[in-house]
Amino acid sequence: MNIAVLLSGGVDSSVVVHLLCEQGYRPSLFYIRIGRDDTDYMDCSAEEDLEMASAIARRYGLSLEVVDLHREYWDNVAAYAIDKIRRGLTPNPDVMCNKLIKFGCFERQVGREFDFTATGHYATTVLLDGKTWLGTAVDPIKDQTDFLAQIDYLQVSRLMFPLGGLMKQEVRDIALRAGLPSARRRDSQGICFLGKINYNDFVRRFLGEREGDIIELETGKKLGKHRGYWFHTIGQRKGLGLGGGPWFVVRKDIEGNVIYVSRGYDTELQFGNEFRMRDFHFITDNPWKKEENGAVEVTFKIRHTPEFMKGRLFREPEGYRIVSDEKLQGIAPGQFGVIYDSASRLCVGSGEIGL
Ligand SMILES: Nc1ncnc2c1ncn2[C@@H]1O[C@H](COP(=O)(O)OP(=O)(O)OP(=O)(O)O)[C@@H](O)[C@H]1O
Repeated sequence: MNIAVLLSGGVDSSVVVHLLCEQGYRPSLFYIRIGRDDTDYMDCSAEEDLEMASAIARRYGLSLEVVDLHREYWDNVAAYAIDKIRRGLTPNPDVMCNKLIKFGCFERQVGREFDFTATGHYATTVLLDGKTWLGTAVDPIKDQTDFLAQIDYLQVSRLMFPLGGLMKQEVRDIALRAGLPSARRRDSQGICFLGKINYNDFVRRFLGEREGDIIELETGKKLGKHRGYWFHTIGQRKGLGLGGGPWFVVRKDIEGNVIYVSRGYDTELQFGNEFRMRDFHFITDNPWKKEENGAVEVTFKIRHTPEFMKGRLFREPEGYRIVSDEKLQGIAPGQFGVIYDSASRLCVGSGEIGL
């Protein structure tokens, strides 16, 4: 079996290489290069990553190729993120990076020549009724299925996630026991490249700054100034620079460049119990075709947290709607609503949360 491994130089994908070699495979290793768009050369952390990846390749006597997806990344993922932010939405570049870059461009340029592509994502694949489904990881803290919820069937059916059945600590222990050079490296900050650079700097470069008011929603009182609605997201608590909080961003007026905030942890205003999703995407198939007109009991996430929330999924003419008995904090349009089966075992798909 021909396997390509996406090797980042971090501990997770290094352990993937180790485990596959232990099972007798000789995978081909690929490092994806994405740099800052304002420099032609790589930044230091990327150089260190590549050195680490090379050390792993040498140690196992495997080939390592650098795949340059720099342009593709900036043309697709970064452009998507800026477009959403400009429209006052909260993008999820990690989701798009997986869909378009790691399993999109890479698959078309390289992955398709292999039987499988293996990564260090914490997720599983589950074979059910002859089809491959995306399954959740054993480690709930590390589960990354929410970041994978826009991939398609062709992608999921050719992916391998060798770490999905392990806890992060076990992965570190394997790396230490095997004496891997990356064993003690800290976890990367974000899944995709944008997570590794300063988000505000990135946004400022594209959209600049424009001062606007911060207003208390209940009273209409002006509390302070912000530097552009694009630096703020619904549900945000930190970085507002207001005393006497906690304050939460509960609404944005894009036209007027106004941020509305509300005080207190349990202000009703920052909670909702339903949301709509547009362009809902089923990864493998719609498992609920028979229940098309009724409600389906599901679990879901609207942000990257270990907990799954319970709710009912309704089909509507324009898409899907989730109604939950739980209080949902900071429902941010532009983010993905990620839907799982009621047992939180399968990640069924996702849709962009609408306004
Ligand atoms: N630059 C890259 N080149 C090749 N593969 C990558 C790269 N960045 C990430 N990956 C792949 O995507 C997986 C998930 O990436 P993520 O950024 O979440 O890293 P992680 O969970 O810290 O994993 P790792 O410890 O392997 O970096 C990695 O395990 C690896 O397989």
